[in-house]
Amino acid sequence: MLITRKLEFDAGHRISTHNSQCRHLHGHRYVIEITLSGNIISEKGVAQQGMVMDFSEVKRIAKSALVDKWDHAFLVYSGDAPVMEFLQSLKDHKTVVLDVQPTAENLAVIAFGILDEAYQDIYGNHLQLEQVRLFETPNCWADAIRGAH
Ligand SMILES: Nc1nc2c(c(=O)[nH]1)N=C([C@H](O)[C@H](O)COP(=O)(O)OP(=O)(O)OP(=O)(O)O)CN2
Ligand SMILES: [Zn+2]
Repeated sequence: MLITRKLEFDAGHRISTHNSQCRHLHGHRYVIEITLSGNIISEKGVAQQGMVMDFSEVKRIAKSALVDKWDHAFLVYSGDAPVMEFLQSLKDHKTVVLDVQPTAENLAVIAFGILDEAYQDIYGNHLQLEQVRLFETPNCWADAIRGAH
């Protein structure tokens, strides 16, 4: 069985090597869709009966591991020297430094790695992360899929 939980966050970025408008500082309302696989819990009387994982628990884990860290942050490539220098000059600025360009593809792969650690098979129903879909705009998204990125 697959279940998917959607969350949203705002973040700034730029793609410093881009040959068009994406090299300018700008932001997005990112949408992340987290897909988990697992067996439906059949144990009678437990709070998770009939579920793979409670959607509220999927959300709580995603916020704690990733979304609250990226929300209202600037996602910057460590190789983007001028923007790194600028952000470091701002006191207490919420900055997330990445070792790759903050494209939708790279963000999806990074998010997958973080969330894969965060979702554990705590109910013994073989719960695991299968896919992270990251929308950069309503028209543009990237999928990081287990075993295929
Ligand atoms: N393969 C990728 N291509 C692009 C990425 C990316 O992450 N991966 N990112 C960008 C820009 O950051 C930009 O945010 C996307 O802009 P754009 O193509 O203009 O997307 P829109 O949905 O805003 O475009 P509409 O024309 O309004 O549909 C660029 N490329
Ligand atoms: Zn962008």
